[in-house]
Amino acid sequence: MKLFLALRNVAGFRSAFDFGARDVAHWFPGHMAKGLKQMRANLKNVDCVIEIHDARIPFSGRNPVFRETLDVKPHLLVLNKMDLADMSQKQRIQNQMHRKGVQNVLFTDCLKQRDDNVKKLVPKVMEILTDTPRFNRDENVDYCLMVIGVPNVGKSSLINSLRRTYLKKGRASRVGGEPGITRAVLTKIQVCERPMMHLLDTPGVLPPKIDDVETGMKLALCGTILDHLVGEDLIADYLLYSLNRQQKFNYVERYDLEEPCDDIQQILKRIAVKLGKTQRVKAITGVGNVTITVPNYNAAAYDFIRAFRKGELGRVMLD
Ligand SMILES: Nc1nc2c(ncn2[C@@H]2O[C@H](COP(=O)(O)OP(=O)(O)OP(=O)(O)O)[C@@H](O)[C@H]2O)c(=O)[nH]1
Repeated sequence: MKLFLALRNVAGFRSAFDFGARDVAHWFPGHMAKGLKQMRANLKNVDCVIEIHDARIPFSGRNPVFRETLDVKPHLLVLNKMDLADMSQKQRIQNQMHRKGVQNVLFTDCLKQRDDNVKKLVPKVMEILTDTPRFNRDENVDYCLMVIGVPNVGKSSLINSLRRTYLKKGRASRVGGEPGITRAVLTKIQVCERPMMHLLDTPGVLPPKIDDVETGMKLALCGTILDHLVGEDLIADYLLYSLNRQQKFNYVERYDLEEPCDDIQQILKRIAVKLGKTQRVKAITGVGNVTITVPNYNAAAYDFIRAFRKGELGRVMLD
C-alpha cells in the first residue's frame, strides 16, 4: 500500500453512518418457529450443538433464541470464514466471548482443502463432552452433533470440510435414516470414524438477530440477508464507510483511484468507468436531444460488494 495512504489523515471520513429512518423489520423474512421446532425435536439425539457464525461479525446477528431452546446441550461456537477476517483482533474477540460466557470458540476456514483448525473440532468436542455428563446415553459411543447458524455462514461447507479432514471424503452423502420418521429429520452424516461422530444432516438455519439497522447492515455486507431487501447501493455505501474507518484502502489500487474517498457516488462512478459499465442514454436538453454516457451505478455497487465478499478488499473485523 502506498505510503500516502498509510499516512492519510482519516479525519475527513465519516465517523458515523447515517441510516436515515430505515426499518429493519422486513430484512429477514425467516420461518423461525418451524426451524426451531424441528431442531428441538432432534435435540434428544444430540450431544453437542455446533453454532457457526461469520468470523467478521462474531457478535452481530447471532441468534440468542436458540440458547433458550437448545442450550441444554454442550455448545461450541465456530467462527468461520477466518480467511476473510482481520485475525489480529482474535485475542480481543476471544476475551470478549469469555466475558459473555462463551468458553468454546474455534476459528475456521472451511474452503481450505486442509484446515488445521477444522482438524481441532473433533478433539474440542470430545474435550467439551468429557467435561459434561451425557444425558442417559453413557453406553452410546456414537456421538451426534447439530450444526446451527444464520444463513450463508458456511454450515454445509463445515460439514464437507469435516468429512474431507476426518474421512478423506468429498461432499457429504447421507447415511442412516430411520423408518417411520421423516428422512429429513433423522438422517445422519458421518463426519468421523474414531471416535464415531455423526451430524444431523439438516443444518439448522436460524434467522439472524437484528438488533438495529447497523447490525442488519453488517449482516447484509457478509451476505446473510438478501441484498435486494437492503439495497445494494446502501450496502456499498456502508462498505465504503467501514473500509475507510478501518483504513483498509485496498479498493484504491483495485479500482485505480488516486486516493481514498468517502463519497460512494464518486467511487461507484470510477468503478463503473474502470469496468466499462456505462450506458449511452438520450437526454433532452434545451438545444435538442444529445446522447450522454452514464455510469451503471448498480453494476458498480455489485462489483464492489462481491470483491469485498471474496476478500479482495482486505480482511476486516466489523464488530
Ligand atoms: N471465504 C470463505 N468462504 C466460505 C467459507 N465457508 C463457506 N464459504 C462460502 O460461503 C458461502 C455459503 O456457504 P454454505 O456452506 O453454503 O453456507 P450455509 O450456512 O450452509 O448456507 P445456507 O444453506 O444458506 O444457510 C459459499 O459461497 C461458500 O463457498 C470460508 O471458510 N471462507
